[in-house]
Amino acid sequence: SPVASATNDSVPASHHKVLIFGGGVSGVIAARALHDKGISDFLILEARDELGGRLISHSFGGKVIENGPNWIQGTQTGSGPENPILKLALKHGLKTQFNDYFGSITTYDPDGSTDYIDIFNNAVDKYTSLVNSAGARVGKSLVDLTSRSGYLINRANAHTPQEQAAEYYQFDWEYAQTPEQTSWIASSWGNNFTYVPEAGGFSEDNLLSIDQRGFKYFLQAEGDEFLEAQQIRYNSRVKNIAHSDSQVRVTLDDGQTFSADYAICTFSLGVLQNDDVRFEPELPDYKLEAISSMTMATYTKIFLQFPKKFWFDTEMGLYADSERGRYPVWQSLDHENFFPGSGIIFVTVTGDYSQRIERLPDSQVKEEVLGVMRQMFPNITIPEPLDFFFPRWFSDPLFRGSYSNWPPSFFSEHHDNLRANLGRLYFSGEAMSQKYFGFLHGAYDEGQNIGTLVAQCVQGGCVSLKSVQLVRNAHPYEI
Ligand SMILES: Cc1cc2nc3c(=O)[nH]c(=O)nc-3n(C[C@H](O)[C@H](O)[C@H](O)COP(=O)(O)OP(=O)(O)OC[C@H]3O[C@@H](n4cnc5c(N)ncnc54)[C@H](O)[C@@H]3O)c2cc1C
Repeated sequence: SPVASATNDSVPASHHKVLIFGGGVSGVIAARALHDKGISDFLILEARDELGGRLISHSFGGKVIENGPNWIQGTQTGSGPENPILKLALKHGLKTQFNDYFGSITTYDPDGSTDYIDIFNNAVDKYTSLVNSAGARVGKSLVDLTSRSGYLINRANAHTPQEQAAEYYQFDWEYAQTPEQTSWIASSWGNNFTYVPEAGGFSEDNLLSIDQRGFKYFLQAEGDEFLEAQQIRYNSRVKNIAHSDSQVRVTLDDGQTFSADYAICTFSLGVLQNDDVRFEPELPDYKLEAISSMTMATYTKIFLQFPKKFWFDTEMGLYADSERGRYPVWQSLDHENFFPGSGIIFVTVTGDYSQRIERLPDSQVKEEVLGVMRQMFPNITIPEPLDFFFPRWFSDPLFRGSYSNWPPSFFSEHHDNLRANLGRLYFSGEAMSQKYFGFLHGAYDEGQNIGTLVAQCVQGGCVSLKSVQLVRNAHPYEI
């Protein structure tokens, strides 16, 4: 075949108006935006064998569980803005259930069930003071610091294991990194605008997908409404993206090439940070700095199935270990609202702890988790689990982590530069969303925005996104 040993000079397998790299939420919604503007000559190149991206479901213990996103985070307040993921979920009849994070929780420490709900509630107040004081800093244009500095300045630091577990639940469980690793300013609306209707967000509610077609169903069903078979290529792994004044040309790992007038790259921040995909010419310094200055955090759900439930009747459990972040947040799926009788429970770890367990064999992680359960339930002989599973997001070359997080050295100019197009090559995806980075609706919002922008390009009204060559704010030591 003329393309089997293709180099970048070879004849492309096909030429299109637009190529879309990645078939996650951003890629599919960008495709829909093109379709809505009457553009049908586009091709989605996706490495996996289905649409959905990080929406990956898994059969576990007779149920379909979610390796990745599980919640529609923020719904709608009154007639205010509606989370677009909720809208699609309702449209396609996705089965979801309200998840009561704060009102249905049992607390544990190494002595078993110990009531520290007062400490838990106090951590909610401490987090609120962190968020409000961050907002005040933004108003005064004060420099960013870490969220840990913010906690300290607010005299709201966590000391005991119980305080640390309660803080973790407020903070790391959402950001997937520690307060030390996270910007204080970024917390100013409580991790971007998602939960704040006054700022264009939705509500504080979280709906857990329990749909047995998988959470991904809402996206695949939406895709089915407008995508034609020839507009998607599955099992197509992009290795090289070359762009010039006249076109974008992409090479797959099997050597095939495709070209287009414009392209939208939706690969995760983690993929862009690694060398999984090469750019030609190499990314300019300002783009590389922007990509490198945001963090790809990792969030890991570890699933266990037992012959029958022996744990709390609440939806959530919190375990305070002497080591902060060690198997802290537990969620019962064997609950009347979710999968009653399933015997399934999962525990979540994040950040560096996620990276740590990815390096361990499953058997060791399982033993550690069971060890924690023995401490949480000292009067119960913990049976051998029927099933055990956790995904390794950080090691997965298609994702390299779970979602983006904003470190204190990240400036809004970096975000502009992250989004900025390089000529005919545009970028989209969760990390590019200034309002909702980290979330499904962030990926949606950017897909819609960038898809619409590229449609304008195709129709002759191209707009370039703003960027700056140098992000400045350093004040060198005055000696
Ligand atoms: C564990 C976890 C929990 C989460 N929880 C939630 C939650 O509850 N609620 C929420 O709103 N958000 C949550 N998120 C975040 C949410 O999943 C993302 O924001 C969203 O899915 C990102 O969509 P995207 O289209 O930007 O990127 P992706 O979904 O990553 O899409 C990019 C696509 O590119 C493909 N790809 C990558 N490399 C290549 C290559 N070289 N060639 C071809 N294709 C390639 C990938 O296979 C993927 O399909 C969670 C994420 C994870 C991992």
